[in-house]
Amino acid sequence: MSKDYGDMYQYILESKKAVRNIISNHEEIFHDAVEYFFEGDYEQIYVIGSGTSYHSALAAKRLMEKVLKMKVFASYPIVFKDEQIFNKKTLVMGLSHAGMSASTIAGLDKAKECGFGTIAMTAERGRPVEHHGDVKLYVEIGEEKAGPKTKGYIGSIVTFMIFALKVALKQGKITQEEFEDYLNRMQAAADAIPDIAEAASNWYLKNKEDLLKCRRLYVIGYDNCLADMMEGTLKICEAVRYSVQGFELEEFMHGIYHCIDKNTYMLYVCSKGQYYDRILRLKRYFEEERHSHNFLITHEDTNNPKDLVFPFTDDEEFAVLQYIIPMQVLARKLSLDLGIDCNIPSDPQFHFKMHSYLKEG
Ligand SMILES: N[C@@H]1[C@@H](O)[C@H](O)[C@@H](COP(=O)(O)O)O[C@@H]1O
Repeated sequence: MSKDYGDMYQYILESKKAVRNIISNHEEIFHDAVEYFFEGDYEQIYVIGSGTSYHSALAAKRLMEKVLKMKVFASYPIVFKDEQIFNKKTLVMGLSHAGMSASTIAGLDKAKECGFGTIAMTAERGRPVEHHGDVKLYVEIGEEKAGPKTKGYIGSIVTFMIFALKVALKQGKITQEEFEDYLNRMQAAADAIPDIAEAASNWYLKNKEDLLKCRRLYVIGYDNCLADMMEGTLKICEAVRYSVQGFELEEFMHGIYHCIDKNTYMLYVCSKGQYYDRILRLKRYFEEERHSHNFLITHEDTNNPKDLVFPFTDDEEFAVLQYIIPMQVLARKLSLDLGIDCNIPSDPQFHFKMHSYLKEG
């Protein structure tokens, strides 16, 4: 009998419930990790993970730094492992969603060797990564069997954020009132996920014929939603299985523009904020001078069916829980119409062949 991988679209919708669950049960979920934090003396945090886990760390970093008033580095585990100079007062949070990534485990082991604090994080109980931290912190999202993680991305972001909020509250860096306000805003942002998914599905249907011809896609983003741009790029790439590249807006200007032509597809993640007008300027340039296929994800009505328009939140801190959703939906819908079941990895044995997953740890 073939393995059941569930359905990615269903998992996208379940993100709302997952966030509500983590918020409602925060006392229990974070108890051990928060207690552990106060047994140490830290001046900085490294959050390490690969793929979606890395992107969720990047998405949470800003809020973590803000409330903890402490430097937080989001890093690939292998880059962390190979770095030479560290502050001795470092806490390392290693996240592997499936709990088997050899790189995250190697990063946590290096942290232990250096005498740093270690928190092992996973969404799957009983997996090898659990044995490589001094304490465990679970991403409590329930089941997610599909290969490309969606609920896991959202659940991991809020897990990192709530951990930082709880530590900051206990340290007196934020008040109880502020803590609750953060949680309320987080929940409000996540509650909109099913509506965004519906809007994205309608947008996809309107543009399906054009999108189906795409074989080269660039995703552009910036600032508070940079992590969403990176995660969206990975998600679409994992699902449609052709070349999808993502760039930070300003970096994109430095060379990449040379390869944009009328056969190129461009997806612009236009989150509110300081670079909004600049991304529209770039879109206009490509529209007028290169005649590429351009699609905006935006809050502002453009009267253009190519654009996905939704009243995304004004909350810059939690917008990152919303702007990813259209790309998750696009990944799933487009891959289905391309005849790919992206729930199932193209080679379920790949990580074992490459030794990038450990079965035992
Ligand atoms: N294709 C998957 C990615 O989608 C995933 O994000 C990454 C990290 O996985 P984990 O968080 O389980 O360590 O591994 C795989 O390569």
